Amino acid sequence: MSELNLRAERLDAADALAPLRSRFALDDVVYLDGNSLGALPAHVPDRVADVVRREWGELRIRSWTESGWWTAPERIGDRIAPLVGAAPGQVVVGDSTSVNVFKALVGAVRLAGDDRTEILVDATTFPTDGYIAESAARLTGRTLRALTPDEVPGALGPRTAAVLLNHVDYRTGRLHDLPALTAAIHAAGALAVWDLCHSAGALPVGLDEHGVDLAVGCTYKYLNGGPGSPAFLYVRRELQPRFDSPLPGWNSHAEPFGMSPDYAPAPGAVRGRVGTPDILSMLALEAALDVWDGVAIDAVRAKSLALTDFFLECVSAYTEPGRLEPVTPAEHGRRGSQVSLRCDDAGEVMKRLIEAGVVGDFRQPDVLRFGFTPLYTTFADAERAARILGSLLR
Ligand SMILES: Cc1ncc(COP(=O)(O)O)c(C=O)c1O
Ligand SMILES: Nc1c(O)cccc1C(=O)C[C@H](N)C(=O)O
Repeated sequence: MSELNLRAERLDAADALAPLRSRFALDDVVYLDGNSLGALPAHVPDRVADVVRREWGELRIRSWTESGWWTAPERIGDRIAPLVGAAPGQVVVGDSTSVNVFKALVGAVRLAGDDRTEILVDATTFPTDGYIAESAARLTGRTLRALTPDEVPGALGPRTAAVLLNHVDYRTGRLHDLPALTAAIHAAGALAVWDLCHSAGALPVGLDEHGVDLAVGCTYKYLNGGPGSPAFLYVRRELQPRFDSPLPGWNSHAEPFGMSPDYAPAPGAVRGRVGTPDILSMLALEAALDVWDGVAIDAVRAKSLALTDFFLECVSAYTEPGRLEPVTPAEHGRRGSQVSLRCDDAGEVMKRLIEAGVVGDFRQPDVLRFGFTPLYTTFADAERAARILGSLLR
């Protein structure tokens, strides 16, 4: 056994989160793609079967009240809230991330007022945010400027309405400075909208602590909610009474069953709802969140950094120098929960790696991406992935 093998064994033996892995349905594959689709928590299929057979099959329409279907979006929002540093009553679950980006960004522009005529968006963003921002700008009559998060402080001014940023860059894994950027945006009198897709469930976010205005995130990555599970929307409590949703569906009405032709928004997080919630996906997500019971996000972050440090060390030990170039910052304060490595023929290399039982993903144009989900990834996984990658590249 190599020294790195032994180290992995020791690290796993000392890992307080190691028992959590048994809460997931996993096999011998080294699964490093939880930043695209989180693994299945083992108890979720039974819960989904119960929702389908009993709640839908037997209780039918009664389940909207008796099984708590109607209030699921805000109830599940309150389960996610502590993981992103939000007090209860500010997070609601529903719709896709893209739809919530639209609600949050248009809502932010409306909150900013008519004299603020420009929206700033992260030029390196996951594409959907950029597309939605472009449409939001056209619809609200604002101009849109795309620039890197580093350029944001220098671009802020009295015309800035809102800034849409990613907490962790999906391609590079770089963690952006949410507290400092939010403070700079506020100093310019603008609103900060954060996309937390790659940080929710991976690291502490501190939404309330840092005064974030609005935020969105998906639940199918580090929150393991399942393919297409509904996203979440955070609207800071003080802004809720003035939050004017661009999608004011009947589920966000103060009295939805009043069936009034006039719209009157509900108070609180409910104002972020739109139409009938996707109950099957939503209740699968709710069950999936049980794996977080008793888990502190700080402990998850500590393990994430230890795993990614160890993986990087193994990669450099097992790979010929110059073959791979780490793209993810080495500095802990700037690293999310993934490691991205630039590599010639990255698409082909990832294909062969997956065939060899190590699942990461390839991102254009030349990035091998490995996501580390501390709830179920082991140090032995990290060592094995790096060893197989090194042997494929030789
Ligand atoms: C940063 C970011 N935003 C948004 C999305 C996706 O949005 P949606 O859930 O609407 O597909 C992803 C990944 O798919 C993402 O990585
Ligand atoms: N949402 C996804 C999907 O529906 C299919 C495949 C991948 C995804 C992803 O989440 C991709 C992911 N946001 C990324 O960072 O690349």
